[in-house]
Amino acid sequence: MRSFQFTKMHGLGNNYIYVNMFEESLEENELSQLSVQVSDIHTGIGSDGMILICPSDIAPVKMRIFNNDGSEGKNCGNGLRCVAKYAYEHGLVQETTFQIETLSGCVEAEVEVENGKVFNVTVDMGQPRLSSKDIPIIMEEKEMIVAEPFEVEGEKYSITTVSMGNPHVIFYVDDISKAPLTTLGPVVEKDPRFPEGVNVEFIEIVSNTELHFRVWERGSGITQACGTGACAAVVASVLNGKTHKNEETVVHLAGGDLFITWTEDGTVKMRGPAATICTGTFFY
Ligand SMILES: N[C@H](CCC[C@H](N)C(=O)O)C(=O)O
Repeated sequence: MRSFQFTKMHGLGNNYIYVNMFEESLEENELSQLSVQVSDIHTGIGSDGMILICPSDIAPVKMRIFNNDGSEGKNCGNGLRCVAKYAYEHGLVQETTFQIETLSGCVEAEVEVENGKVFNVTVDMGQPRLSSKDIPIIMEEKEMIVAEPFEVEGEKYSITTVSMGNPHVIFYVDDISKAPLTTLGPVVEKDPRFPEGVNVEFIEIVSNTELHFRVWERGSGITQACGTGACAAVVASVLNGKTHKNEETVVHLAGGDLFITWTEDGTVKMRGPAATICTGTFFY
C-alpha cells in the first residue's frame, strides 16, 4: 500500500488536494487517475481535483492542476492563490512577491501575511488571449470573439470567448439564479467547436463595477468559484462595453468575491483569499 501526504486547500470553496512534490514522488502516468481517486467524495478525500506544487527551472515553484475527471488544466486562479499561500508558509519562498510557473507561462503572486499566515493573495494573471486560434474555437479566424452568434441544440445564443491560458466561454444572463448551469454547461463544455473543451461561465451584470458569476468548469462541473473564469468574465465584460479597463470589478461567485482589474498595460490582476482546510495521508 502506497501513500502520500496532502494538504486540502480552497479558494472561495474551489477546493483541491495539494501535494508538495518537493517532498513526495508520484508516477507521471498515475497522476490523472490519482486526481480522480482523491476527488471522489465516497472513496477518496473529496475535491474539485488535485494540484501539484513542483520544483521549477524558471521560478521558485511550479503548479500543475488536474480536474476531478483526471484531465490536466493549464491554469487555475484559485489554485495559484493557494499555491502561493502554501509556498510562503512552508518556506519554499522567502519573499512576499514571487513567480509561479504554470503550463501557460509564469505569473507573479503577492501574498498578504498576518501572524505568519497568508490570508489574501494578488496574482498578476498576465494578458488574456482573445483570438479564435488562441481560445481555441473552431470557426473563421478572428482576432476576438465578442457577442458572437452561437447555436446550441437549435437555440440561438451570443458568446464571448477569452483564454487565461485555459479556455472560457461567457454567456450573459438577466438573472444569475436562472443560469442554465446543468443544462447548457455540460453540453457546451464538450461542444466539438471547442477542440480542447471549455469552461462555461454565466454572468449577470449588476453595475459597471460588479458582476454575478456562475461556472460549469471543464473537467470538474459546477464549482463554487473559478479564478481564471472570473478574470475571463471581467475581460469579456470590458470587451462588451459593460465594465471598464483599469477599474476594479467585484465578481460575486457562489463561494464569495474576487476583485479583478484588467489594467491599461493589458494584464489581469486577481485578488482574493486562500485557506487551508486540513492535512493528511492518502493511501492508494
Ligand atoms: N477547469 C479548469 C482548471 C481549473 C480552473 C479554476 N478552478 C480556476 O480557479 O481558475 C480547466 O480545465 O481549464
